[in-house]
Amino acid sequence: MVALPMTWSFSAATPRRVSRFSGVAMASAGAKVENVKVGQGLGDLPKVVLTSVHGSEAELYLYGGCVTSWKVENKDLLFVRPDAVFTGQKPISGGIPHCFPQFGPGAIQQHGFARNMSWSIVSSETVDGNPSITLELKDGPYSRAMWDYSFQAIYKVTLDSNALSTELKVTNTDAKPFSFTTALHTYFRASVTGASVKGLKGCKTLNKDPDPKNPVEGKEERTLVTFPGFVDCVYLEAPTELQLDNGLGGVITIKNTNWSDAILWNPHLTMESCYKDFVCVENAKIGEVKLEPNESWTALQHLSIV
Ligand SMILES: O=P(O)(O)OC[C@H]1O[C@H](O)[C@H](O)[C@@H](O)[C@@H]1O
Repeated sequence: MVALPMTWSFSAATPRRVSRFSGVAMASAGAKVENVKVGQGLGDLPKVVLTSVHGSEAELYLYGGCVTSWKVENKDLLFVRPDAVFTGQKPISGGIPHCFPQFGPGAIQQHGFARNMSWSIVSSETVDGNPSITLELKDGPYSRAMWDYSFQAIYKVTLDSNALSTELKVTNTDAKPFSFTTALHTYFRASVTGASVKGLKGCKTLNKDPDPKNPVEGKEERTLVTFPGFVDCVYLEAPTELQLDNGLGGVITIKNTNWSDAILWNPHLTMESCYKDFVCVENAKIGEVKLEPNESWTALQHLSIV
């Protein structure tokens, strides 16, 4: 856990890099806009606010390395469930939680431990008024008790005028090989009755409904995949671009590099209070990634709205 000052911020119109976060308060010199601001969020958890000079904004918590908000023209395109807790004891249910080193179900806790460990800040920069922040997660006693490997995960989040990009790089820092599965469990704000996802036709599916441990194999035949009831389905070898119509007047393009699979999830009546307000479209790596010592795996996600 990083020792965090109450707030620190920095800003620049042209590239400016701040190297490894030292836990010492830093203030911007003569900045008009604070592009990257670290402060306290809900439950007093450390929160980073990214503000683009082009009007967009994003927020993320170091706990779980979880992006919880992405606003374009003051509309939040992400969704945080009303039952989300910000105690640092339970994963934040909403935004873009990490699933690592297991998507699940599997040997360790559902979706792994990266979403309930504190990430630290490595650096930040602003290019042409667009800020980015880079976080790091390393193994510790908590992760070792479940998954006895030394690893490093580097996660860069970049905000643009109409886009939010993430780059995840996992490195094996151990002396022995390891394997993992992973996902970005993105919750999009939506009207579930009007939402649809385009781009999945022809994909091989693993339907986790009704039994997540024994998914039923199939093939997606629909051009527009909708959410008429409970949905929990893995799409293998999904394309590098999907389009989500959020049913609220927005079409979000979800591009990726190296996230080979996708998952659609909506809990329907099992979460009666909120299921109508979001859909999850997750970029994932369902087949195991095996890394030898010193090897890395990198994947990019690019969300944009026109
Ligand atoms: O409630 P969570 O642990 O966040 O998981 C929520 C859901 O995430 C994914 O979409 C899985 O495919 C589901 O099987 C799971 O129920």
